[in-house]
Amino acid sequence: MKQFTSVYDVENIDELLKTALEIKANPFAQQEVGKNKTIGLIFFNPSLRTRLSSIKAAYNLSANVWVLNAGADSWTLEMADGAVMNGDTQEHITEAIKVMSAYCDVLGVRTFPKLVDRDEDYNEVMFNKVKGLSSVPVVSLESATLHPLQSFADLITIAEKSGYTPGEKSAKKVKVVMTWAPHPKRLPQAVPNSFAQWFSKVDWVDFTVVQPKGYELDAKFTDGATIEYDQEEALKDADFVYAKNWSSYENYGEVIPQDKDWQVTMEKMDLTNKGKFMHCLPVRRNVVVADEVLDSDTSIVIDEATNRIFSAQTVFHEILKNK
Ligand SMILES: CCC[C@H](NC(C)=O)C(=O)O
Ligand SMILES: NC(=O)OP(=O)(O)O
Repeated sequence: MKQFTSVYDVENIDELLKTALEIKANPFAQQEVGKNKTIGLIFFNPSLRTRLSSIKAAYNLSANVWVLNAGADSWTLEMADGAVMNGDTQEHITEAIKVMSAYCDVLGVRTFPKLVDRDEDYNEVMFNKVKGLSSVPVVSLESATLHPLQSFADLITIAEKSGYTPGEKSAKKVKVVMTWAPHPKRLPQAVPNSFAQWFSKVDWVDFTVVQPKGYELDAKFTDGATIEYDQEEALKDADFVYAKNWSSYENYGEVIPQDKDWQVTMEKMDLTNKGKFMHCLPVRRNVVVADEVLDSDTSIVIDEATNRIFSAQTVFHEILKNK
């Protein structure tokens, strides 16, 4: 593996899933791969799970790890090429990334979208600038439009909980429904784009996206998914319900008021096939999902968050094993 920025960097999803399940079963068996190696993590935006699971994954491989909160721990960075830096910015992103990539063997980067200029975000201007400046392989810790480490962890979780074994033909497809849910802020489309990109490609899953009109995701990510607008209808017989808020792609970055309540409640989960509730976290309780769901064994969000260790550890392993 040369980099991990999207599902397209994965040669064979089933093979990678098999490796992840093997690593999870024996998490300290690959320490040769991480020995004397360093994983660098740069965050341009906040994080709990991605930060801590990536550190834990590095430790499991006996790799060293450093973390930098860009702009907070570092000098104030100038992003614009050609800038005359006689203002408040003290260091250009060019030197900063070149230096940081000299201090590690793999570079993880988180760059959220601004949600103002759709072209800028969907061309991944910031993430690709960093990737272009790095002298080592880059791993996405969530970019403007994708979150592959989260999606890979979601795949591991659904495989485990549904009893899917990589390489084996499954008798019945697993029904996975990603549902839009409300949120007081306007959030990126990265998590749902990435989830849709991965699960539209997995042949043992029957994948549906349900959202209000005006919240359709970019079709390049949902190609192959069933698109629905009636949440109750879509949830019927679901085995897994993946809830997430996202702002409008069409009316970029906007929050469109809804007359129906899209919050996931136990009443809605009762429409499913004893379905399990998933969310990448952080989650707004009693806005996105009711306490009664999160606090019941219907929810597997902690198992899902735990699998972030093994999605990261597998990706770092696959990149470092060739170095
Ligand atoms: C993992 C999720 C990160 C981010 N969530 C928030 C609250 O900004 C998002 O929705 O992309
Ligand atoms: N799910 C996830 O990536 O969480 P953080 O934003 O806390 O890293």
